[in-house]
Amino acid sequence: MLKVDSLAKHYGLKQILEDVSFQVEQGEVVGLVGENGAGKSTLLHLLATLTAPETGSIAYQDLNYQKNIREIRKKIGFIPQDIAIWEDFSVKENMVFFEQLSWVKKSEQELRQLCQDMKLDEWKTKTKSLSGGMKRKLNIAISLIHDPAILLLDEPTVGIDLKSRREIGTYLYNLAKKQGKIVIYTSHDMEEIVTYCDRVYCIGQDPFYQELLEEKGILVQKL
Ligand SMILES: Nc1ncnc2c1ncn2[C@@H]1O[C@H](COP(=O)(O)OP(=O)(O)OP(=O)(O)O)[C@@H](O)[C@H]1O
Repeated sequence: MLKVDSLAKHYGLKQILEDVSFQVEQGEVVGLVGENGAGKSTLLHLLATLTAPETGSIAYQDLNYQKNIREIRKKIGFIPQDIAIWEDFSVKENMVFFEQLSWVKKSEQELRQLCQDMKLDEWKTKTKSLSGGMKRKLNIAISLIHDPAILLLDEPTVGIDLKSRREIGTYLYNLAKKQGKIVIYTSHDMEEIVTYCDRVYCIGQDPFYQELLEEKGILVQKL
């Protein structure tokens, strides 16, 4: 279980998150929604150990984020909003490069399988000639090389076509349901949130998303 307790974060004088508490069980897919600038990425960055809260605590199972940061980092896969891959490398070269940085060793066949599981069949193609959807899939495949227990994704389906969006959504859902991973992701696509998320958290003051989802019968908790 991932347990977030009374988190607060501000930048300068601006309070972004205040008294944020929630828990996520293994195998759950959680959606984070809210207007631009509400603090969704900030919360993901806190969960990814990329920034620290002013107050509050985060723990995964018996590992505390402050005391066990090295162990925690091994459990986390993070996919940032901007695609982070080597454009001049092929899919294979990207996978091998990141595998070499990883503490988990994978064979070329295992790396290729990770891509194929995402319906990314290109292997020797230079990444710069891939579509946006395929680059996203590669970014997700890279984040899974070390078999993280918690997958954090910042708008993984933004700007890509419906087919790729569905493939990514289904893949993330299956990662949670079949492998017991915790999947937390942000999206502005409410159909997608309704389809794939077990639970939704709404960040920010604007009640728009909360009302929209509750109209569709989705229980939304405000953070
Ligand atoms: N490193 C930083 N320094 C100062 N302010 C920041 C920093 N990172 C984010 N902010 C500010 O914090 C607020 C929340 O930003 P954040 O990116 O978390 O929002 P978001 O909900 O993810 O937005 P979007 O939907 O546009 O991605 C914004 O006002 C942003 O400008």
